[in-house]
Amino acid sequence: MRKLILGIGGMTNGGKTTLSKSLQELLQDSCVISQDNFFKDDSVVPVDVNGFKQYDTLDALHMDRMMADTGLWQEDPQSFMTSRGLAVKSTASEPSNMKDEEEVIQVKVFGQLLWFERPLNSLFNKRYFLQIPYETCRERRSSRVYVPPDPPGYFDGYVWPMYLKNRKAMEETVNDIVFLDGTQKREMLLSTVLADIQEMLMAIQR
Ligand SMILES: Nc1ncnc2c1ncn2[C@@H]1O[C@H](COP(=O)(O)OP(=O)(O)OP(=O)(O)O)[C@@H](O)[C@H]1O
Ligand SMILES: NC(=O)c1ccc[n+]([C@@H]2O[C@H](CO)[C@@H](O)[C@H]2O)c1
Repeated sequence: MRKLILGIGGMTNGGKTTLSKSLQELLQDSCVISQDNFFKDDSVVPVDVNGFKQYDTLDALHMDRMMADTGLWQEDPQSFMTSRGLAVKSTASEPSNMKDEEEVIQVKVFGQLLWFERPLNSLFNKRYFLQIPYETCRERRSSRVYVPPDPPGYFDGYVWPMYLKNRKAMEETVNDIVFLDGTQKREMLLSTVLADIQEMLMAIQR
């Protein structure tokens, strides 16, 4: 069985969810593990000196649980996907010696703070980072409603400074990041990543 694991990171509203969902829809036997599903309860997320909830740090996330899910997928992708109601190409009728050649199982893990959890970061075949300019980010974020919603001043007082801080740390510690321009058309981003996937699969086959 060939397995591919892509890390789709990027700034808030860079387009991680959109890209990951499109990939999942297009690629057979693929699934997505999203950091958004691992936020801690609001009651335990601390506030900073300005009274802003500190959602854009690893402390706000159950990274241990995210890592555990990724581990389950790695151990047995088919069981993992079946347990989450995702279709897996049936291989039951194939002779076991054919299975390994034909199956390709892919997972995309995405989130803003993906690169700082070392065991997780080391798993990726490819690491992407979707970036967009300040104005685009501010505009896109203003049209979103998070739970809880962003309070007034949150973008400039917390989200953007945290992005700059996290980005600096990422550049200092993580190698091999492929930067994607999140202002490109959705189809363009999708075809870039699909082409990379083709290339990686060829490399695994060789
Ligand atoms: N390539 C694109 N061009 C224009 N708009 C886009 C593009 N990709 C995503 N969007 C829009 O930007 C907004 C944010 O997209 P998305 O939810 O995918 O971002 P995200 O990186 O997952 O954000 P967050 O981390 O804050 O949850 C959505 O309104 C989405 O429709
Ligand atoms: N998913 C959540 O619980 C949650 C709550 C409050 C804010 N956020 C924001 O989501 C973005 C990542 O998707 C981050 O920038 C958080 O600020 C998420």
